[in-house]
Amino acid sequence: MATRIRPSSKRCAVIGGSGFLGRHLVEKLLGKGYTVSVFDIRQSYELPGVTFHQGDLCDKQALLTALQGVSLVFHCASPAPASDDKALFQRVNIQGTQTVLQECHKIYYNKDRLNSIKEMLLVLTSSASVVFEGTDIKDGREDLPYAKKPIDYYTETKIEQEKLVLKACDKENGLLTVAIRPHGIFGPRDPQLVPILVDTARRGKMKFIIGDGSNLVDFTFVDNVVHGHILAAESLRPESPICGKAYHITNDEPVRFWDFMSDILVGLGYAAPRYHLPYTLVYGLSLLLWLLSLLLRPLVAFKPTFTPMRVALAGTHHFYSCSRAKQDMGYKPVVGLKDGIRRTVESYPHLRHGA
Ligand SMILES: NC(=O)C1=CN([C@@H]2O[C@H](COP(=O)(O)OP(=O)(O)OC[C@H]3O[C@@H](n4cnc5c(N)ncnc54)[C@H](OP(=O)(O)O)[C@@H]3O)[C@@H](O)[C@H]2O)C=CC1
Ligand SMILES: CC(C)=CCC[C@@H](C)[C@H]1CC[C@H]2C3=C(CC[C@]12C)[C@@]1(C)CCC(=O)C[C@@H]1CC3
Repeated sequence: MATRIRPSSKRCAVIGGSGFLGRHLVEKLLGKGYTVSVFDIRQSYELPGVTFHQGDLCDKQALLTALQGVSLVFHCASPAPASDDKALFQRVNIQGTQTVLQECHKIYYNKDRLNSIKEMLLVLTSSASVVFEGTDIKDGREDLPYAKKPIDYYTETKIEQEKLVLKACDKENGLLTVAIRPHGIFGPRDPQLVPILVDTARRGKMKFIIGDGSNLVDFTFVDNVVHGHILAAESLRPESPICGKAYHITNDEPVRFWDFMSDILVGLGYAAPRYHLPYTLVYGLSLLLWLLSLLLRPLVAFKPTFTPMRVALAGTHHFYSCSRAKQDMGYKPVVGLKDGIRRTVESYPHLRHGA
């Protein structure tokens, strides 16, 4: 029989703790004196103070073992948006999240209540994209309705996931939940934004600006996202206004999408995009390509660079207000955008032009 571990307010679990955001979160938690149980499908590093539990989110028993002795859970596991695999997103983001909620309940209602846990706290990493339908959002607040026609399976299942977690918040039954909605996370070790950008540049496809280039977007340095998660966890009490609510966490410095891309590219020694293409033309083409890839999927597998979601992200305004987080949990970004870009560029020497 597994040994029971007594819970402590400085013990927590990070589901998805091997990933980009998860690992930054784990490192910050360790620095704040927490011990951390990481649950992930893969183990990508070792650190003192961290116990790894390798397993699939949908495996109840494996998850329960990882959550033993823990009364604070961060859930930031998800398949990468680029996978575009409907069944995988449904299984991990929806079924997997249901499993997390069930196991949190189980820990709380542990028969002999040996754990004497006052409350189980669950902080979900959602996404600001849950309200994004491919059209402009300027200073969007959390009361915007969920996207009625989500632009991809990732967004569709992130919406369901967030709804499940917020609905499960139940002060009487000791489960307190909150959802953090970051947008455009970037920083050292990010496997998506900078690598995709550099790969596109190396293939000579970063010459064009989609639209007139004036669209404002939130890019959020990873430390600020981590800060938002920890503030939420430490504010989560039955009497707190944050219970059962969603919070935008951004750098609070909207920037032109194409200026941000150019700063990263130029910082790494590549040319900035210069020529303009009409947004509707590129979006239409991306839709055609996506349909074609669906039709041909049984015969050939090809992944278009220009997916409708990517084109929409690159050509529309999408920036969000984080005044709710400022008001309810005293959130303020800890790293400015310029500094974040510099630290990010410096962390990718291997992706520099000519390296
Ligand atoms: N990056 C961004 O810009 C944004 C991210 N988010 C959200 O933040 C969270 C973290 O994202 P990010 O750090 O970028 O993503 P990563 O892919 O780097 O991290 C997610 C981690 O979860 C793991 N994982 C995937 N499936 C399972 C599973 N079935 N069981 C256990 N672990 C699993 C992944 O493993 P593997 O790599 O092997 O799949 C990976 O280690 C996600 O929920 C994402 O939706 C929200 C807004 C913006
Ligand atoms: C703000 C936000 C939600 C960013 C998300 C990160 C990624 C979705 C972007 C990171 C690199 C971007 C990128 C493009 C689209 C959006 C990203 C994948 C393009 C494919 C857009 C069209 C181009 O001209 C090339 C771009 C390469 C980089």
